[in-house]
Amino acid sequence: MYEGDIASVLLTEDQIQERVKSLAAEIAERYPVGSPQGDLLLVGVLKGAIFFMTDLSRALPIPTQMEFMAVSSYGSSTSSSGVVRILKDLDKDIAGRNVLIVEDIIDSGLTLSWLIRNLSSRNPGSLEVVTLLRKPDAVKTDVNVALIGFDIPNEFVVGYGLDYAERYRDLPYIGTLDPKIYSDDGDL
Ligand SMILES: O=P(O)(O)OC[C@H]1O[C@H](OP(=O)(O)OP(=O)(O)O)[C@H](O)[C@@H]1O
Ligand code: HPA
Ligand SMILES: [Mg+2]
Repeated sequence: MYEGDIASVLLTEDQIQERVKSLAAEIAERYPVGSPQGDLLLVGVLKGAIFFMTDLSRALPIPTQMEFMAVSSYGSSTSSSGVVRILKDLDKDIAGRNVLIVEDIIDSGLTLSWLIRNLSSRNPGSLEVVTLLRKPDAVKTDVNVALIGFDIPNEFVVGYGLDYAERYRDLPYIGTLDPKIYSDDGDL
C-alpha cells in the first residue's frame, strides 16, 4: 500500500500496540473505579486520534465513556496554520467529569494548548491529556502532558490515524513521508 511514499518506518504496529497497552495500565492506576465523578470520559480529537482512541479504550480495564471533538489547524499542509477551528463540538456537558483528552500527536502544541483552555472553561472535575506522539517543539510550549507514548524526531509522520492531505491514516504503523510527496507544495 502507498508503495514508494513512505521513506522509513518509525514505529511498527507491534511497538504501537505494546505502548498502547502500557499506557492503558498507567491510566487505569490514575483513575480508580467508582469515583464520584463517574466513569472516565475519553475525549478523542478527530480525526487523527481515531485509532489510538479505539485501541486505548479497549485496552483500558476500567469503564470509560467517549466523546469526540474535531478541530483543525493543518488542512492540506505539513505545518500548523496556528488558527484552530472547531469542526465538531462535544455532544455532552463535561462539568464535574474526569476528562482525559486523547491526542495522536503534539507537534507545535498549538492545538492542545487551545483545547485545554477551551475544555477547562467548561469546568471539568479533572482534565488530563494522553498523547501517542510528541515532537521536540511541543516540549518548549507550556502544555503539560503527563502521559506520552513516544517522543519522536521533528519529521512529518503519517499512519495510525495521522494524515497528509487526508491520506495514509489507514496504515497500521507510523512512518516518515518521502519528501517528494510534499515538496511540490512549496510548503516546506
Ligand atoms: O501540536 P500541533 O502543531 O497543533 O499539531 C497537532 C494536531 O494536528 C493534527 O490535527 P489536524 O489539524 O491535522 O487534524 P486531523 O487530526 O483531522 O488530521 C493532529 O491530529 C493534532 O491534533
Ligand atoms: O507529523 C505530523 N503528521 C501528521 N499530522 C500532523 N499534525 C501535526 N504534526 C503532524
Ligand atoms: Mg491532519
